[in-house]
Amino acid sequence: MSLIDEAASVDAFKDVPVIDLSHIFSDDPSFRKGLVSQIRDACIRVGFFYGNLSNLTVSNVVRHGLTELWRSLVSNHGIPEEVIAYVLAGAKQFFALPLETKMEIENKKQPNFKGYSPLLSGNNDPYGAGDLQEGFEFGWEALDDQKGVQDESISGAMTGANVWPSEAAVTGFRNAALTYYHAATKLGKALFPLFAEALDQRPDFFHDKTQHSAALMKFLYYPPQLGPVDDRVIGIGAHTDWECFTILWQEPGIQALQVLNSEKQWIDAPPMSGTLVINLGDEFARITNGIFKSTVHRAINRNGVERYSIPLFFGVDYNTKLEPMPSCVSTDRPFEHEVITAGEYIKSRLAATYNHK
Ligand SMILES: O=C(O)CCC(=O)C(=O)O
Ligand SMILES: [Fe+2]
Repeated sequence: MSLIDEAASVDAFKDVPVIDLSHIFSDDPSFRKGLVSQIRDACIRVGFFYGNLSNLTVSNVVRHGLTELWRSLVSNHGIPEEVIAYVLAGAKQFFALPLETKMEIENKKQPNFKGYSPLLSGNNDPYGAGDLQEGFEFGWEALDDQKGVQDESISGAMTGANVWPSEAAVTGFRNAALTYYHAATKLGKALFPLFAEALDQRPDFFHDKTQHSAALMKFLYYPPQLGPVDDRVIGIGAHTDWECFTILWQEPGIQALQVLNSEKQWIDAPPMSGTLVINLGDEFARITNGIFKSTVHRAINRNGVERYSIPLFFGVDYNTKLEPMPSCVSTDRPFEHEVITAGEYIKSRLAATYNHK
Protein backbone atom coordinates (compact mmCIF):
# COMPACT_ATOMS: atom_id res chain seq x y z
CA MET A 1 0.00 0.00 0.00
CA SER A 2 1.24 3.51 -0.68
CA LEU A 3 2.10 5.73 2.28
CA ILE A 4 -0.85 7.99 1.50
CA ASP A 5 -3.36 5.10 1.31
CA GLU A 6 -1.98 3.55 4.47
CA ALA A 7 -2.32 6.84 6.37
CA ALA A 8 -5.94 7.18 5.23
CA SER A 9 -6.95 3.78 6.60
CA VAL A 10 -5.93 3.88 10.26
CA ASP A 11 -8.20 3.18 13.25
CA ALA A 12 -7.82 4.64 16.73
CA PHE A 13 -4.99 2.88 18.57
CA LYS A 14 -5.74 1.31 21.98
CA ASP A 15 -2.20 0.79 23.19
CA VAL A 16 1.34 1.89 22.52
CA PRO A 17 3.18 -0.83 20.61
CA VAL A 18 6.45 -2.32 21.87
CA ILE A 19 9.12 -2.79 19.20
CA ASP A 20 12.09 -5.03 19.82
CA LEU A 21 15.16 -3.09 18.67
CA SER A 22 17.60 -6.03 19.01
CA HIS A 23 18.14 -6.01 15.24
CA ILE A 24 18.53 -2.26 14.88
CA PHE A 25 22.05 -2.72 13.46
CA SER A 26 21.43 -5.85 11.40
CA ASP A 27 21.87 -5.78 7.63
CA ASP A 28 20.09 -9.12 7.31
CA PRO A 29 17.17 -8.23 5.03
CA SER A 30 14.69 -10.50 6.84
CA PHE A 31 15.32 -8.86 10.23
CA ARG A 32 15.53 -5.42 8.74
CA LYS A 33 12.29 -5.77 6.80
CA GLY A 34 10.34 -6.91 9.84
CA LEU A 35 11.68 -4.09 11.99
CA VAL A 36 11.05 -1.42 9.36
CA SER A 37 7.51 -2.63 8.86
CA GLN A 38 6.74 -2.48 12.61
CA ILE A 39 8.20 1.03 12.79
CA ARG A 40 6.19 2.13 9.75
CA ASP A 41 2.98 0.83 11.31
CA ALA A 42 3.69 2.52 14.67
CA CYS A 43 4.59 5.83 13.02
CA ILE A 44 1.54 5.94 10.75
CA ARG A 45 -0.98 4.55 13.22
CA VAL A 46 0.19 5.76 16.65
CA GLY A 47 3.15 8.15 16.49
CA PHE A 48 4.47 6.44 19.64
CA PHE A 49 6.24 3.20 20.43
CA TYR A 50 8.36 1.64 23.15
CA GLY A 51 11.82 0.78 21.81
CA ASN A 52 12.96 -2.34 23.64
CA LEU A 53 16.74 -2.37 23.87
CA SER A 54 17.09 -5.10 26.47
CA ASN A 55 17.87 -7.88 23.97
CA LEU A 56 20.62 -6.07 22.08
CA THR A 57 23.76 -8.19 22.02
CA VAL A 58 26.66 -6.94 24.09
CA SER A 59 28.90 -6.87 20.98
CA ASN A 60 26.45 -4.59 19.16
CA VAL A 61 26.08 -2.39 22.20
CA VAL A 62 29.86 -1.95 22.41
CA ARG A 63 30.47 -1.63 18.66
CA HIS A 64 27.87 1.10 18.26
CA GLY A 65 28.80 3.08 21.34
CA LEU A 66 25.56 2.46 23.21
CA THR A 67 27.11 1.06 26.37
CA GLU A 68 26.13 3.91 28.69
CA LEU A 69 22.60 4.05 27.41
CA TRP A 70 22.06 0.31 27.46
CA ARG A 71 23.44 -0.18 30.93
CA SER A 72 21.17 2.60 32.10
CA LEU A 73 18.14 0.66 30.96
CA VAL A 74 19.02 -2.94 31.41
CA SER A 75 19.61 -4.24 34.85
CA ASN A 76 18.44 -7.38 36.55
CA HIS A 77 16.79 -5.69 39.50
CA GLY A 78 14.80 -2.93 37.83
CA ILE A 79 16.80 -0.11 39.38
CA PRO A 80 18.41 2.31 36.96
CA GLU A 81 22.15 1.96 36.92
CA GLU A 82 25.30 3.70 35.84
CA VAL A 83 24.84 6.87 33.83
CA ILE A 84 21.16 7.31 34.56
CA ALA A 85 21.83 6.93 38.26
CA TYR A 86 24.36 9.79 38.10
CA VAL A 87 22.10 11.89 35.91
CA LEU A 88 19.14 11.36 38.17
CA ALA A 89 21.16 12.14 41.29
CA GLY A 90 22.47 15.30 39.61
CA ALA A 91 19.00 16.35 38.46
CA LYS A 92 17.60 15.83 41.98
CA GLN A 93 20.41 17.88 43.47
CA PHE A 94 19.92 20.62 40.88
CA PHE A 95 16.16 20.96 41.35
CA ALA A 96 16.67 20.98 45.15
CA LEU A 97 18.85 24.14 44.94
CA PRO A 98 17.37 27.40 46.23
CA LEU A 99 15.17 29.06 43.61
CA GLU A 100 17.41 32.11 43.35
CA THR A 101 20.41 29.92 42.49
CA LYS A 102 18.45 28.16 39.75
CA MET A 103 17.11 31.50 38.48
CA GLU A 104 20.70 32.62 37.78
CA ILE A 105 20.50 30.39 34.71
CA GLU A 106 16.84 30.99 33.89
CA ASN A 107 15.95 30.05 30.32
CA LYS A 108 14.31 33.38 29.52
CA LYS A 109 17.67 35.12 29.98
CA GLN A 110 19.33 32.95 27.30
CA PRO A 111 19.04 33.42 23.54
CA ASN A 112 17.30 30.10 22.98
CA PHE A 113 15.73 29.11 26.27
CA LYS A 114 18.51 26.81 27.40
CA GLY A 115 18.86 26.52 31.17
CA TYR A 116 16.29 26.48 33.94
CA SER A 117 12.53 26.87 33.60
CA PRO A 118 10.69 27.37 36.92
CA LEU A 119 7.36 25.85 37.92
CA LEU A 120 4.43 27.13 35.81
CA SER A 121 6.72 29.24 33.58
CA GLY A 122 5.93 27.21 30.47
CA ASN A 123 2.55 26.43 28.98
CA ASN A 124 2.48 23.66 26.41
CA ASP A 125 -1.29 23.60 26.08
CA PRO A 126 -2.75 26.93 24.93
CA TYR A 127 -5.95 26.02 26.85
CA GLY A 128 -3.97 25.32 29.99
CA ALA A 129 -2.83 27.70 32.72
CA GLY A 130 0.81 26.57 32.99
CA ASP A 131 2.80 23.34 33.27
CA LEU A 132 3.37 22.05 36.80
CA GLN A 133 6.99 21.10 36.21
CA GLU A 134 10.50 22.50 36.50
CA GLY A 135 12.96 21.93 33.68
CA PHE A 136 16.58 22.18 32.70
CA GLU A 137 17.40 22.13 28.99
CA PHE A 138 20.66 21.90 27.06
CA GLY A 139 21.93 21.04 23.60
CA TRP A 140 25.00 19.58 21.96
CA GLU A 141 28.33 20.26 23.62
CA ALA A 142 31.57 18.31 23.49
CA LEU A 143 32.50 16.33 26.55
CA ASP A 144 35.80 17.42 28.08
CA ASP A 145 37.69 14.46 26.64
CA GLN A 146 36.23 14.90 23.15
CA LYS A 147 37.48 17.07 20.35
CA GLY A 148 35.19 19.66 18.89
CA VAL A 149 33.83 23.07 19.59
CA GLN A 150 30.36 24.30 18.96
CA ASP A 151 30.19 25.76 15.46
CA GLU A 152 27.59 28.45 15.95
CA SER A 153 27.14 29.01 12.21
CA ILE A 154 25.33 25.69 11.87
CA SER A 155 22.81 26.43 14.60
CA GLY A 156 20.93 29.04 12.58
CA ALA A 157 17.98 30.42 14.48
CA MET A 158 18.83 28.19 17.45
CA THR A 159 22.29 29.64 18.17
CA GLY A 160 23.14 29.88 21.86
CA ALA A 161 25.47 28.10 24.23
CA ASN A 162 24.43 25.87 27.11
CA VAL A 163 24.37 27.23 30.63
CA TRP A 164 25.15 25.08 33.68
CA PRO A 165 24.91 25.42 37.44
CA SER A 166 28.33 25.92 39.04
CA GLU A 167 30.35 22.79 39.67
CA ALA A 168 30.30 23.67 43.39
CA ALA A 169 26.49 23.75 43.41
CA VAL A 170 26.03 20.36 41.72
CA THR A 171 29.25 18.40 41.44
CA GLY A 172 29.59 16.34 38.26
CA PHE A 173 26.24 17.46 36.87
CA ARG A 174 27.50 18.74 33.50
CA ASN A 175 29.62 15.67 32.90
CA ALA A 176 26.82 13.23 33.76
CA ALA A 177 24.30 15.17 31.69
CA LEU A 178 26.53 15.33 28.62
CA THR A 179 27.51 11.66 28.92
CA TYR A 180 23.86 10.65 28.81
CA TYR A 181 23.16 13.19 26.04
CA HIS A 182 25.86 11.71 23.81
CA ALA A 183 24.70 8.15 24.48
CA ALA A 184 21.08 8.98 23.66
CA THR A 185 21.98 10.90 20.49
CA LYS A 186 23.86 7.81 19.25
CA LEU A 187 20.63 5.86 19.51
CA GLY A 188 18.82 8.71 17.73
CA LYS A 189 21.30 8.61 14.85
CA ALA A 190 20.75 4.85 14.53
CA LEU A 191 17.00 5.38 14.29
CA PHE A 192 17.01 7.84 11.36
CA PRO A 193 17.84 5.14 8.73
CA LEU A 194 14.95 3.02 10.00
CA PHE A 195 12.53 5.93 9.74
CA ALA A 196 13.86 6.62 6.23
CA GLU A 197 13.22 3.03 5.15
CA ALA A 198 9.78 3.14 6.76
CA LEU A 199 9.11 6.02 4.35
CA ASP A 200 10.26 3.95 1.35
CA GLN A 201 13.51 5.91 1.11
CA ARG A 202 17.15 4.81 1.11
CA PRO A 203 18.56 4.33 4.62
CA ASP A 204 20.83 7.39 4.21
CA PHE A 205 17.96 9.74 3.27
CA PHE A 206 18.34 11.83 6.45
CA HIS A 207 22.13 11.60 6.59
CA ASP A 208 22.94 15.02 5.13
CA LYS A 209 20.21 16.59 7.27
CA THR A 210 21.47 15.17 10.57
CA GLN A 211 25.14 16.11 10.64
CA HIS A 212 25.08 18.24 13.78
CA SER A 213 22.93 16.62 16.48
CA ALA A 214 20.19 19.26 16.53
CA ALA A 215 18.94 17.67 19.71
CA LEU A 216 17.84 19.23 22.99
CA MET A 217 17.77 17.26 26.21
CA LYS A 218 15.56 18.30 29.09
CA PHE A 219 15.53 17.16 32.69
CA LEU A 220 12.02 17.43 34.06
CA TYR A 221 10.85 17.45 37.64
CA TYR A 222 7.15 17.03 38.44
CA PRO A 223 5.98 17.64 42.02
CA PRO A 224 3.16 15.36 43.12
CA GLN A 225 -0.31 16.71 42.46
CA LEU A 226 -2.79 15.53 45.06
CA GLY A 227 -6.29 16.51 46.11
CA PRO A 228 -8.66 18.37 43.81
CA VAL A 229 -6.84 19.23 40.62
CA ASP A 230 -7.53 22.12 38.27
CA ASP A 231 -7.50 20.36 34.90
CA ARG A 232 -5.84 23.36 33.33
CA VAL A 233 -2.78 22.93 35.55
CA ILE A 234 -1.19 19.51 35.10
CA GLY A 235 2.43 18.29 34.86
CA ILE A 236 2.62 19.04 31.16
CA GLY A 237 -0.54 19.97 29.28
CA ALA A 238 -1.72 18.34 26.05
CA HIS A 239 0.83 19.03 23.32
CA THR A 240 2.78 17.59 20.45
CA ASP A 241 6.58 17.54 20.40
CA TRP A 242 8.35 19.73 17.86
CA GLU A 243 11.39 17.89 16.51
CA CYS A 244 11.49 14.71 14.40
CA PHE A 245 11.24 12.37 17.36
CA THR A 246 11.70 12.23 21.11
CA ILE A 247 13.55 9.56 23.06
CA LEU A 248 12.02 9.63 26.51
CA TRP A 249 13.37 8.11 29.71
CA GLN A 250 10.71 7.91 32.42
CA GLU A 251 11.38 7.21 36.07
CA PRO A 252 10.53 3.52 36.67
CA GLY A 253 7.36 2.62 38.55
CA ILE A 254 5.52 5.92 38.11
CA GLN A 255 2.64 6.25 35.65
CA ALA A 256 2.13 9.80 34.36
CA LEU A 257 2.37 9.89 30.56
CA GLN A 258 -0.80 9.59 28.46
CA VAL A 259 -1.26 9.57 24.70
CA LEU A 260 -4.41 10.75 22.88
CA ASN A 261 -6.01 8.57 20.20
CA SER A 262 -8.31 9.71 17.40
CA GLU A 263 -11.37 8.90 19.52
CA LYS A 264 -10.12 11.38 22.13
CA GLN A 265 -9.30 8.66 24.65
CA TRP A 266 -6.20 9.06 26.81
CA ILE A 267 -4.10 5.88 26.64
CA ASP A 268 -1.60 5.33 29.49
CA ALA A 269 2.05 4.91 28.52
CA PRO A 270 3.67 3.71 31.78
CA PRO A 271 7.41 3.18 32.08
CA MET A 272 8.42 -0.29 30.92
CA SER A 273 11.64 -1.96 31.93
CA GLY A 274 14.37 -2.15 29.26
CA THR A 275 12.62 0.34 26.99
CA LEU A 276 12.60 4.00 26.08
CA VAL A 277 9.49 5.69 24.74
CA ILE A 278 10.00 6.97 21.21
CA ASN A 279 7.44 9.41 19.85
CA LEU A 280 7.30 11.46 16.70
CA GLY A 281 7.10 15.22 16.58
CA ASP A 282 6.05 18.04 14.27
CA GLU A 283 9.19 18.10 12.10
CA PHE A 284 8.50 14.53 10.95
CA ALA A 285 4.81 15.34 10.55
CA ARG A 286 5.75 18.24 8.26
CA ILE A 287 8.38 16.30 6.29
CA THR A 288 5.86 13.49 5.73
CA ASN A 289 2.88 15.82 5.26
CA GLY A 290 1.10 14.29 8.24
CA ILE A 291 1.69 10.64 7.31
CA PHE A 292 3.95 10.17 10.33
CA LYS A 293 1.85 11.22 13.32
CA SER A 294 2.92 13.83 15.80
CA THR A 295 0.57 12.58 18.48
CA VAL A 296 -0.84 14.66 21.33
CA HIS A 297 0.25 13.60 24.82
CA ARG A 298 0.41 14.94 28.37
CA ALA A 299 1.77 13.97 31.78
CA ILE A 300 -0.01 14.15 35.14
CA ASN A 301 1.77 13.18 38.34
CA ARG A 302 -0.94 12.03 40.74
CA ASN A 303 1.26 9.45 42.42
CA GLY A 304 2.06 11.20 45.68
CA VAL A 305 5.79 11.13 44.94
CA GLU A 306 8.11 13.37 42.95
CA ARG A 307 8.66 12.29 39.36
CA TYR A 308 11.58 12.85 37.00
CA SER A 309 11.74 12.27 33.26
CA ILE A 310 14.30 13.00 30.55
CA PRO A 311 13.23 13.62 26.98
CA LEU A 312 15.77 14.05 24.17
CA PHE A 313 14.15 15.98 21.32
CA PHE A 314 15.99 15.07 18.13
CA GLY A 315 15.45 17.07 14.96
CA VAL A 316 17.00 17.66 11.56
CA ASP A 317 19.82 20.23 11.46
CA TYR A 318 18.56 23.68 12.30
CA ASN A 319 19.26 25.10 8.83
CA THR A 320 17.24 22.33 7.10
CA LYS A 321 14.00 23.43 5.48
CA LEU A 322 10.88 21.61 6.65
CA GLU A 323 9.66 20.63 3.19
CA PRO A 324 7.42 17.66 2.49
CA MET A 325 8.71 14.59 0.66
CA PRO A 326 7.07 14.53 -2.81
CA SER A 327 5.75 11.00 -2.21
CA CYS A 328 3.64 12.32 0.69
CA VAL A 329 1.85 15.07 -1.24
CA SER A 330 -1.04 14.67 -3.69
CA THR A 331 -3.86 16.83 -5.00
CA ASP A 332 -6.12 15.34 -2.30
CA ARG A 333 -3.42 15.82 0.28
CA PRO A 334 -1.80 19.22 -0.24
CA PHE A 335 0.95 20.56 2.03
CA GLU A 336 -0.53 23.32 4.14
CA HIS A 337 2.40 24.85 5.98
CA GLU A 338 4.76 27.65 5.19
CA VAL A 339 8.24 26.23 4.50
CA ILE A 340 10.58 27.40 7.27
CA THR A 341 13.80 25.99 8.68
CA ALA A 342 13.80 23.55 11.58
CA GLY A 343 15.60 26.15 13.72
CA GLU A 344 12.98 28.81 12.98
CA TYR A 345 10.23 26.37 13.87
CA ILE A 346 11.76 25.26 17.19
CA LYS A 347 12.58 28.83 18.16
CA SER A 348 9.00 29.98 17.45
CA ARG A 349 7.57 27.13 19.54
CA LEU A 350 9.91 27.83 22.45
CA ALA A 351 8.95 31.52 22.36
CA ALA A 352 5.23 30.66 22.34
CA THR A 353 5.61 28.17 25.20
CA TYR A 354 7.52 30.56 27.45
CA ASN A 355 5.58 33.62 26.26
CA HIS A 356 8.77 35.57 25.78
CA LYS A 357 8.11 39.23 25.18
O1 LIG B 1 7.46 13.70 31.30
C1 LIG B 1 6.94 13.04 30.40
O2 LIG B 1 6.68 11.85 30.52
C2 LIG B 1 6.59 13.69 29.08
C3 LIG B 1 7.34 14.96 28.79
C4 LIG B 1 6.93 15.55 27.48
O3 LIG B 1 6.00 15.14 26.84
C5 LIG B 1 7.72 16.66 26.91
O4 LIG B 1 8.58 17.22 27.63
O5 LIG B 1 7.50 17.01 25.75
FE1 LIG C 1 6.10 15.85 24.84
